[in-house]
Amino acid sequence: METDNCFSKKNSILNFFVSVYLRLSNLCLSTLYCIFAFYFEKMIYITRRESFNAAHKLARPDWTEDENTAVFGKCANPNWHGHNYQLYVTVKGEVNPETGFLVDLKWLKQVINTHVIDKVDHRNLNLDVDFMKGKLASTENLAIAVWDILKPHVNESGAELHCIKIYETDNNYVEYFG
Ligand SMILES: Nc1nc2c(c(=O)[nH]1)N=C([C@H](O)[C@H](O)COP(=O)(O)OP(=O)(O)OP(=O)(O)O)CN2
Repeated sequence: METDNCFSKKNSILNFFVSVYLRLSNLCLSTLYCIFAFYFEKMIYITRRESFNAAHKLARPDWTEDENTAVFGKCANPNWHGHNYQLYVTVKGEVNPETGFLVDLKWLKQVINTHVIDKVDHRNLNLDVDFMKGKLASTENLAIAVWDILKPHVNESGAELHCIKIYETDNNYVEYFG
């Protein structure tokens, strides 16, 4: 009985050291990977800015006008108001040594214009924009929707979408990192 006890004690000490060893070696591998990535991968971020103006209101259709005004204030005015929005699209990845580009900014401009700007510019976000249907037309929801639209196109280019930043006014902006 005593030998059994002694054996299981030794076993659990051995298990302890094996698990510590495994954790440490995992840590070493991830540290090595980070050092490798830091020295050899040169991650670069580039941004394209586009502008559009659009009308909207912040109001839930299932709330009364008074309820909407209580929460959203003048932004809930029934007859809409407009903003000059600024959209910043940032993509990241590595520079192609042949071209010196991460992606061609002219290509990025075209993708943003085709899939976003043409759909929102001089429109009503609540009424005219398919990807905002059924959503509250806040800057947060707009940024998330723009991310969802652009992400697959950016991925196709081999780059990665990093950030969608939208200024609704000079003082108010939203950033979304997916
Ligand atoms: N979390 C959010 N809050 C608000 C949003 C939004 O999208 N997300 N939007 C609005 C209004 O639509 C609008 O942006 C606010 O206008 P305003 O208060 O006039 O903001 P300004 O920067 O133009 O005015 P200041 O004078 O700088 O306050 C409200 N909230």
